[in-house]
Amino acid sequence: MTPELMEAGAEALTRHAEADVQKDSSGGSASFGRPVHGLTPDFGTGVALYVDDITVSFDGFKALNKLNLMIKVGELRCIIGPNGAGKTTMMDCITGKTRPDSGTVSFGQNVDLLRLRENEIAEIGIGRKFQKPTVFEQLSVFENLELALKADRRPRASLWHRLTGAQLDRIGEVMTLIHLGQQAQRQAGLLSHGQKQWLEIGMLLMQDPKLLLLDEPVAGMTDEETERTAELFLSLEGQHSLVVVEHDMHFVDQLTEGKKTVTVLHEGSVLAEGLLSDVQANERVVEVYLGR
Ligand SMILES: Nc1ncnc2c1ncn2[C@@H]1O[C@H](COP(=O)(O)OP(=O)(O)OP(=O)(O)O)[C@@H](O)[C@H]1O
Repeated sequence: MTPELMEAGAEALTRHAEADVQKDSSGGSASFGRPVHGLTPDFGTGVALYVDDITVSFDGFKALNKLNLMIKVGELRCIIGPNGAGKTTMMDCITGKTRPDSGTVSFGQNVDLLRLRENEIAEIGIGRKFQKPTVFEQLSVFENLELALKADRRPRASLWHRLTGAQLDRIGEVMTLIHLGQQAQRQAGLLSHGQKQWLEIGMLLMQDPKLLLLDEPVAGMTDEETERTAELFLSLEGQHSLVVVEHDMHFVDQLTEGKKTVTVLHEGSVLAEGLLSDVQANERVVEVYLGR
């Protein structure tokens, strides 16, 4: 992307910020970039996330039943399992949407996620992508990415906020990464389904999360888009930990490259964990999931 295009994007955003100020003079609320109780996650042991023995009951029904999961720093982990296995509930517990009845969830070795609110968990470095894309349809690709920057998003702050060279570079870098380098000024609402998904992933990346939770990211994508999404995730591996919930076994195969661990959930617990080829050969996994 050219500097002119970036400048045009920045100007367009300022216009939106001005409009926001006219609509909302209350000061609004900032959601990005604030310190979280002075806490900095300690990843010294090489572990990004510990889910330890969590149970979640809904009216006596155990959606999660003593679930354990450990994700290393920089790891790309695929989670599979039949409908109702507890995958969404597990993500809800990590992101603070649901509180487990028992067990612990830690980020690094020192941050107890169960003591933080949803927005604090996002701020401390855990990004979540839901299945449906949620981008600002009226704004351009550039503006969506700028809005997601770690900064004070109150309208007044937005109005006076000028992008630094480093921020412009980062937006350019992310646009290239998500294959939207040529679409900076395109209105997000006009993008294809796959492109919207990439844009939302780009918005998460602007906040530089340590851990990304991705729920069925390739559902509804074309084969080519799925292929490109696999390439994108593989390029993020190492710099971020990624937890990908997916039903598409071809995509899981692409992501795991025959060497990474896959976790199979069933009835709220881990049914099997290992290489995709091993879990595919596991009789119980075939019985409850793959054989259906
Ligand atoms: N708020 C709720 N109240 C009651 N039951 C719930 C609630 N949320 C989830 N459940 C139940 O908990 C179980 C686990 O649901 P969850 O959505 O976590 O599964 P999943 O593995 O994500 O399924 P899918 O692949 O269909 O998205 C299901 O039986 C579901 O009906």
